[in-house]
Amino acid sequence: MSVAIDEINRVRQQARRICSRAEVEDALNHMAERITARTAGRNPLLLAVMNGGLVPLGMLLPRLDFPLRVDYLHATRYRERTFGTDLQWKKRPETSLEGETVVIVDDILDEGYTLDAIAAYCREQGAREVISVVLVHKQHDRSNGFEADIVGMTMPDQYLFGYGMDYKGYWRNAPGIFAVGEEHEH
Ligand SMILES: O=P(O)(O)OC[C@H]1O[C@H](OP(=O)(O)OP(=O)(O)O)[C@H](O)[C@@H]1O
Ligand code: HPA
Repeated sequence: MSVAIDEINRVRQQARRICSRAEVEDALNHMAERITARTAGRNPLLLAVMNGGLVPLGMLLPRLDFPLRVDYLHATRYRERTFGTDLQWKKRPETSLEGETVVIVDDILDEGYTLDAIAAYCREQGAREVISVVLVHKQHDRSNGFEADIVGMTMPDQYLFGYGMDYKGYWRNAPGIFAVGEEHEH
């Protein structure tokens, strides 16, 4: 899908900032403390859920000062749209998950289907323990009931971008967490 760059600029200008960089950094500090408490000494394997999980995982890594390994997977439901459909697996992790303490890291838990399916896959592959970590958990009544083990922040039901979360593939790099204006939600 090609998106007009004017629209992308307009979305950024009209968006409302929900969280500053400092607030996100604070949430990341707390998340790192909880990941450390739960997995230090267990030689965990951290899995970034691409593309959105790239940013939170990258920001968490220097906060985790113990032996761990990193791999990634790509599973996607939104694919540059603002609503989710079927989950497509684009890349499975290369590392064997057998017997591993696996920590799945993503930017957002919205309706829950993505992380639910990834956690189930990790268990099927023989992971000893699966811990799910998200920067943002969005609150609404469309959830499938999946709960992440470690959540940075809860947010209202608006389409968000920044810190890994995208609007049509853009603004994963935004310096804070922003809600798009209603006119851009769909
Ligand atoms: O809880 P859910 O409703 O299932 O949605 C959450 C997922 O949606 C986004 O991924 P997306 O499909 O947009 O892929 P991307 O990370 O490549 O943008 C996000 O990064 C999560 O992985
Ligand atoms: N923003 C960006 N990506 C997403 C969202 C969102 O609000 N929900 C699910 N994937």
